[in-house]
Amino acid sequence: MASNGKILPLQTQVLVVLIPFPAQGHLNQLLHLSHLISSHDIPVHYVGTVTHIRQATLRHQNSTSNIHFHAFQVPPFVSPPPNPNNQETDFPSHLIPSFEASTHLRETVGKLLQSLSSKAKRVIVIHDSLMASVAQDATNMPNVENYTFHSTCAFTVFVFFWERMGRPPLEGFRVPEIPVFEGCFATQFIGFIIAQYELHKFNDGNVYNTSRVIEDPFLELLERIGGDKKVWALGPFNPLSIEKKDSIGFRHSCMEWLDKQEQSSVIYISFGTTTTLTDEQIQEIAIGLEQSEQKFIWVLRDADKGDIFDEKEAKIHDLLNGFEERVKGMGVVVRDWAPQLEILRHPSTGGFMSHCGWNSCLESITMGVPIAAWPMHSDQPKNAVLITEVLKVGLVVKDWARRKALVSASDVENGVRRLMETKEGDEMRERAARLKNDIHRSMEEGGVSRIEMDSFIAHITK
Ligand SMILES: O=c1ccn([C@@H]2O[C@H](COP(=O)(O)OP(=O)(O)O[C@H]3OC[C@@H](O)[C@H](O)[C@H]3O)[C@@H](O)[C@H]2O)c(=O)[nH]1
Ligand SMILES: C[C@@H](CO)CCNc1ncnc2nc[nH]c12
Repeated sequence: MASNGKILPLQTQVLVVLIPFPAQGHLNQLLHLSHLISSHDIPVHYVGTVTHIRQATLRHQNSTSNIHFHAFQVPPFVSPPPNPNNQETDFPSHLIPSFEASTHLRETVGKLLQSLSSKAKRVIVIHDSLMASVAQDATNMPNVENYTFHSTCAFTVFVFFWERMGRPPLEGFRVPEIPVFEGCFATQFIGFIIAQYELHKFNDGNVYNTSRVIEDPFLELLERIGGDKKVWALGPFNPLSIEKKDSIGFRHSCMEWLDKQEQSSVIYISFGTTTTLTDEQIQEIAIGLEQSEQKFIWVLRDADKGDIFDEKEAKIHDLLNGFEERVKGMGVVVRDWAPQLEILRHPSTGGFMSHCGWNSCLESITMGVPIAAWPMHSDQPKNAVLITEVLKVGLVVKDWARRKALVSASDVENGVRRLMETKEGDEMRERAARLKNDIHRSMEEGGVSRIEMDSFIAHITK
């Protein structure tokens, strides 16, 4: 393998092994990180189940030829369709069998680490915070270091720990009002999370996909409560510039439409890959968008299944009363995989109605687009507070206190209008643009994000 153009004997090499959690918003983050690490001439190994490796690579924009993929078999798992009518929570409980199946990766990953570490100077494992049990055998291997990757923001992780500590006062610091924990997760999944977090105490440090420019105070608070463990803010992982076409020359048709729209005139609506709306809620959004009289791109799909290649029972939602015909010219409904980064980066896009998945938040911030926040589950209610109250680059469409209520067409209309055609919305767009510039600058030579990544690379290759 080459390093600085020289061929190194294996025993002097440092290798990195990434262990993602098997859901899209986690798979893609560690795939982006693979490229960043690999650009430092460090060999990168990316591990997962057969179906999730296929998923991660299929939906990825860049070439992955420089990454060593390890697609391992796990026992078969059921892959039911999502249930939008769950009374307890909007958490995607239908994915739990795939999460549990992935815990069986422990044995094959253990063997891979044994084999790689016997030939390398050192192996650096970076595992998703929810895959600590799969990575746990790394702790006992002499030349293996084990880092935990948190797939959400520092604010949300800090608040999670701070609440568990009984909310102690923080000198010189005011924590905003925090949304209640109820409704964030399926009860059935909480034991899984606790078991994974228990294992973090054995790790060698924590990695975040965020930047000091965005969240410095919360990264410092995490450092304060984390003892001597190092906190690495290595983000944003998502690329800041993208090719107009993918590697096979395909450009999504919604981009051609976007090209023809005025600057900052289009609102992009998407709720990520883990949300399923009821038919009733879908109709309210349709009416609200139409009444708002704003240009839009709306991604309308159900949550992924545990195995996205199992297309049985996949649902295509009908929009009633000829909606799509009526809004022709005004909006586009996308039902396949949308090029989200490209859409957010496009100058015609001026706002994002989002569930506040961390990828979506970060992608929006790095592209300078403010958010109309509609959190659904997991970390999203807290992420929405960071966006709306701390960074002030977004407004609330759905308040977590009213999480069980339908969001009416007029709430949708008002949220869209406030973001797209008021002074308040313009001010958010200006703040988002400033934050974008600060982030981009921090990643250039001498910037804080660049320095932090270089320092991590120096730390693992020391
Ligand atoms: O059509 C689509 C849908 C989604 N995407 C991409 O898929 C990703 C979705 O990730 P999000 O974090 O926004 O939302 P998800 O709910 O899918 O994921 C989740 O995983 C990681 C967590 O920390 C999030 O908070 C969580 O909710 C984004 O990178 C988005 O750009 C597309 O590119 N096209
Ligand atoms: C359906 C997915 C959504 O991410 C699993 C639950 N997600 C999560 N669960 C616990 N901690 C997290 N930190 C970030 N995401 C987290």
